[in-house]
Amino acid sequence: MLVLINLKTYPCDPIAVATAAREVDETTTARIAVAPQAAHLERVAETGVETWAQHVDPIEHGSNTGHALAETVSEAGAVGTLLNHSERRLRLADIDGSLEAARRADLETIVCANNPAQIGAAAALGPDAVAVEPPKLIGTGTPVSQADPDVVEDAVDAAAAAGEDVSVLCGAGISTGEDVVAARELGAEGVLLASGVAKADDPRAALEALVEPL
Ligand SMILES: O=C(CO)COP(=O)(O)O
Repeated sequence: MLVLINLKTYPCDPIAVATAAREVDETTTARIAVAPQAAHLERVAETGVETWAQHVDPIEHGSNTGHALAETVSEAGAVGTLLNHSERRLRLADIDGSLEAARRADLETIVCANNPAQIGAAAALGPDAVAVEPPKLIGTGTPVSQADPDVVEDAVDAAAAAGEDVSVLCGAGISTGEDVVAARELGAEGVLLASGVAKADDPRAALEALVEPL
């Protein structure tokens, strides 16, 4: 299972979370990765943890003030990028363009979507993975795997129907090992989570508990 911790812009210490994630990663069969803010990518990658960007733009080198260039994200140490997170939504053409930029820079890609119908559309664009995250459950602590298990199973079916080899993650409200196991049982190959670790009093303990039953 991929366990990807999205730090959003939470006021946590990204280096402390990254260091804990790298150390916990060594104790588990799960693959733990961290997605910090762009300005923290390099320092997070230097901890040795698998590092992801939260976003890249559909651009090339050139006159693109304020944008995130895939090549620069890669040079900073990221190995992958989220795209179209519910808090960073893109138009369809921009998702496609950002995927192209990420591929050009050899970044792995996860396209987020709100529901199974969007998952089908996202999967058809050929990312490495898609992540279904119902916005109403994000940050609530109520896990999607429990509150809306159908959404995860339907997302797995929608991705398979798109005919591409795309793995499916789920996210929103995931904070315990039980939630991660439930996600796996629904067909997800990973989880995307944020507040359960980034806002925890002890992020290392939260991470250990997340992967303990795997
Ligand atoms: O948006 C999310 C991860 O990208 C989910 O956030 P929470 O884990 O805080 O619900």
